[in-house]
Formats: sequence, structure tokens, C-alpha cells
Amino acid sequence: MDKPPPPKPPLLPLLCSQLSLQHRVNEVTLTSAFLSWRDVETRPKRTSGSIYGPLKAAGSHYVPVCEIISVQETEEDCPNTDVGKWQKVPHNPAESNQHAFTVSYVERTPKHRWRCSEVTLHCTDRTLCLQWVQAIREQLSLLTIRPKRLLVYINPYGGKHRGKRIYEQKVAPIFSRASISTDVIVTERANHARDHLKTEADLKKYDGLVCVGGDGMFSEIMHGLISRTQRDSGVDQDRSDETLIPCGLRIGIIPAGSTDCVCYATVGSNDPVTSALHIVVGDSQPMDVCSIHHNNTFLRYSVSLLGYGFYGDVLTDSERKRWMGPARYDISGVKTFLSHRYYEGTISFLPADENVGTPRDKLQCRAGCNICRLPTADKQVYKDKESGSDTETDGAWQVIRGKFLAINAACMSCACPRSPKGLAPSAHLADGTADLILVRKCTRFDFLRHLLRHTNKDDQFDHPFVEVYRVRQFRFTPRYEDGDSELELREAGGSGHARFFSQICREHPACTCSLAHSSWNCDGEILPHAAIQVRVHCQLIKLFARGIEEQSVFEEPYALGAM
Ligand SMILES: CCCCCCCCCCCCC/C=C/[C@@H](O)[C@H](COP(=O)(O)O)NC(=O)CCCCCCCCCCCCCCC
Ligand SMILES: Nc1ncnc2c1ncn2[C@@H]1O[C@H](COP(=O)(O)OP(=O)(O)O)[C@@H](O)[C@H]1O
Ligand SMILES: [Ca+2]
Repeated sequence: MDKPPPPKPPLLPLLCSQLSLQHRVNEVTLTSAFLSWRDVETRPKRTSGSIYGPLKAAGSHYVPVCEIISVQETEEDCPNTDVGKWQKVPHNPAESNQHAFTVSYVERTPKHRWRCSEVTLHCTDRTLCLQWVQAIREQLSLLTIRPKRLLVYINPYGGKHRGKRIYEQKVAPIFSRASISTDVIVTERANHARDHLKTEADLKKYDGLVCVGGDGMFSEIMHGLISRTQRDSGVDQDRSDETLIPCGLRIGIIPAGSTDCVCYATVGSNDPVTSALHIVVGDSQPMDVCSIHHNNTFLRYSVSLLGYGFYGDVLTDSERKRWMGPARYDISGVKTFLSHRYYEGTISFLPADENVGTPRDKLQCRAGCNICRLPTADKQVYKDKESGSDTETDGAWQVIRGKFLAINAACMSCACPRSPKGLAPSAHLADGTADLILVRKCTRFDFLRHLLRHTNKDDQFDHPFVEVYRVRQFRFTPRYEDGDSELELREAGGSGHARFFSQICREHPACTCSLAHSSWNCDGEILPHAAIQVRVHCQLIKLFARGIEEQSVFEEPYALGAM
């Protein structure tokens, strides 16, 4: 969403009163766009010696109505010593005005984190106080994009096993303050959430889903919702050429996993409170989803990393170390790096049209991204330059064969705390394309340089052994068919010796060797086949997010008091 417009020219005030804030008189104004308050006891001061300003009011604050979380009449419990019981009394008895209301609103803090801030305003009488509460509530009720009923799934075993606590302590209080009602399901097994969504959940009762967990848990919920939507619409997801039906319900992610890249890349942080506030204000971020098929059988959907070779091997190894929590990826990462295996195969892909940019663009996908806002038709139609045809499959496919350390595809940046710019820094959340990254066989040292660049500002694609393409579809075929280990052994010498050495190579970290197959890491799940067909579905799902906001939005807060 764009930065709200500056407060001038003023909109017609709906309500304007002099109210007291921390014992100082403030002029408080409500318009359909902003709630503002200005300390009228502070004289407007001229910014001395400044060429910019004539007069700037000190102590003015503007809160966009769309970022107000709630308003309530303020009462405080304090002990009544006479009767030894607790009673309701006005918030601050020292305040000259006995009636008050509190407005909770979103405050931006560095690193894209949002916090819930409060202002308590005191009125001379209760009628005025109630008038204010009612006027603000009326404005909030016009924000129909805000969810009222949510279905929450918690994976209690994701990440550091903190999902349940994070939800109860940090998220539930915010939902309750925003008058959002919830049904909460703590999962009891893997795929519990997926199966519940697919078959049982009464989705008509809800305005959105919430996932408390990591990328794997998000993937479960996404699978449940997409499959349910296709089934309800009579669409067969086994057919790789089907046009899938976009899902109606938005999904909110409360990060409580090991990588949390879907949350990080769509919100800008992996902070549960920030995510909860994006849900409360009713943000909406469409997202591309890849469908993956093997010989016309549907395998899975993917939104973040689809990785063969390095990331597939990291995942396979890390699954045995789940007990270590998030650190398992680092340990398996080092081990896989040292094993330095490469794989042979063929990639065919359908490049995206030029108007959606390239994987090496300096411009990144941010809130309100212009590329993601292009009309879907402009994004999806591939124009074959030579034939002038508009069809997606008309002879535009490119084919690359080779030996690869890694083949990665990402339909979003995959930014995460390990790699703040991500695996594909310029990939767009909702442009209908994925960035395909091919890392050819190279030395360990070069591969390390490439990996290290994921963690700093250098361009990780600026190596002669790395190629990147923006694609709509791709296929991968390993050099040897799935399960064809005989061929692999023949290739390596064809004897019992070969079998012996092949086994050693598998275990021997210092050996650079070729095995027939790696596995695909699909958002943290291992795919059962190496030969796959992948297609990007533009904006198939929606999240309670808005994309990463430009820095300036939170560097220039709406509180103008310091001016
Ligand atoms: C030398 C340091 C190199 C750091 C390289 C970091 C690259 C990070 C790219 C991360 C992309 C993440 C894409 C997201 C994938 C997730 O969907 C998926 C599932 O997440 P979940 O468990 O939360 O459900 N996560 C993953 O598959 C985890 C991938 C993480 C890979 C970490 C690799 C670390 C590599 C370390 C190599 C170190 C070499 C050092 C040699 C001395
Ligand atoms: N109650 C449960 N018991 C065991 N596994 C579960 C449960 N609920 C969800 N899962 C599975 O746990 C896996 C990892 O979950 P996730 O929340 O992504 O954590 P992490 O980021 O640590 O991998 C997912 O594949 C999900 O299907
Ligand atoms: Ca994309």
C-alpha cells in the first residue's frame, strides 16, 4: 500500500475538540483519513535560520484511520481501600478531566517492525468521550477489508517449539483488542492442518486463515486451501495445463519456524507482532505459486525455494537433525558444501516477457510494486517475437544441458534472516514469473564466494558459472532416469569397484563426484521425483501482508513533533 497522503489540504473534520493529553491541551481532529492531535499550549515556532520553512507546528501527530487498531473508553482497575474490593475508576484520577478514551494504533519502528502504540485523551464530560469513541468506531467499521473471524492453525513443533507461546502471549491479545474472533487448532501431526482445510473446515465462516509456524507449515495450509478451492470449482490439479482458480481467503503468517522466508519476504521481518498487525489492518498481498508435476501427476505447490542439488541435499541431510531446530540447516549446509556434489541434467524453460524485468534488476519488489500491478494479461501473455504468436508454448522454449551444483527456482525473493536480500533478490511476489538460477560445476572456493554473497551486498549472480533467467515454466530431466542407478554405475566404470567407490563418494566429504540424482527441496519438503515440470500461476493466493515497505515510510513517521 502506498504511503498515505500528506495531511494537507485538510479533509473536512468529522469531529474536532480540545482534549487533554498528559495534562496538556491538544486540539484533536478526526477526518475520514486521519486522527490528529496537536499540542495547543506549545507556541508554533519558526525553524531558526531554515530556508525551508515558514512556520511548522510543534507536537502534531497524525495517525491514518486505516492504521488505528481499536478505540475504547478508558477505565482503570484500582483497589478501593474502604471495602477491600476492586472497582472501576477513571484512568488517571490526577487528570483534571475524568473521562477518557484510548486509541491503539500502528507505529513503525526500524527494520520494518510494527508496534502497537496508544494515546489516551481526556474529555470534560462523558458524552463527549462517548461521541469520540463512537465516531472513531464508525470510521473503523467502514474498513471492510479487515478480518473479523479467523481460523488459526498452530504447529507446536515448528522452529524452537515456541509457536503456541508466541501465539498466546503476543498475537491473541492483539486480535482480541481488535475484536477479531478466532477458532484455534493446535496441530497434532504433520498434515493435520492441510487435511482439515481440504475436507472439514467450514471456510464460509471465516475471513482468513492464520498459520503459526514456519515455511513448511505455511506450505501445508497453502496446499489445503488451494486444493480445496480447485476441488470446489471442479478443477483437476493433476492436469499441468489447467488454469487454477485463485483462492478467496487470505493467509496470515505468524513466524515461528526455522527459515520463515515467506513471512520475511512479504512483510520485511520475522516478527510475530508485526505480522499480527498486518492481519488486523487487513492488508492483502497477492502471491505467485508454482505447480509441480511429474508425468502429468500433480506433486506439490511451491512459493519459496525449489532447489535441486545443493539445497535438496541440505534438506535431505537436515531432516535427520530436526531435533537441533533451526541450526540443522547450518550444520547440514556445511556438510553438503564440503561434499561438493554436482548433478547432470537438462533444463528447458519458457522465458518471461521483457516487461517484467530480469533477475538482475537493481529495482526490487516493494509494497505497491508497479510490475506486480501490471494487468494480468500483460504479465501472462508470452509474445513469441519471431512468429508473432500469443501462445505460451510456441517454440519459445530454451534448453540448457550441463553439470550443476545447484538448480534453484524461486517465485519470490526468499529473503530471510540468513540472507536478507534472498536467493533471488529481484524476484517479484506477484508477477507470474519465477527466477531460475543455475550454478554450474565450479571449484569449492568459487561456490563459497557465491554462497557468501547471499549474505552481503555483492551480486551473487556475477560469476561466470552462474546463469539466471526469469521464467514462466520450466522442466528438468536428470541425465539418468529416476531410479536408474545402473547407468550411473556404468558411467563410473560399470563394475563392482564402481559400486564400491560410488558408495564411498556418497559419504566422503573431500570427494568431488557425480551421483545420478539429488532431490528437489520444495519449500522444505523433499519431492519424490527428480524429473519435474513447473509452471508459475500468477497471484494464486493472497496473504495478510503488503510487501516490504520502502525505508522512507518508517524513517519519516507521522508524528511530526520533532519538526
Ligand atoms: C557461507 C554462508 C552462506 C550462507 C548462504 C545462505 C543462503 C540462504 C538462502 C536461503 C534461502 C531460503 C529459502 C527458503 C526455504 C524454506 O522454504 C525451507 C523450509 O523452511 P522451514 O524449515 O522454515 O519450513 N528452508 C530450507 O530449505 C533451508 C535452506 C537453508 C539453507 C542454509 C544453507 C546454509 C549454507 C551454509 C554453507 C556454509 C559453507 C561454509 C563452509 C566453510
Ligand atoms: N503437530 C505436528 N507434529 C509434527 N509435525 C507437524 C505438526 N504440525 C505440523 N507439522 C509439520 O512440521 C513441519 C515443519 O513445520 P514448520 O512450522 O515449517 O517448522 P520448521 O520451520 O522448523 O521446519 C511441516 O512440514 C509440518 O507439516
Ligand atoms: Ca514471482
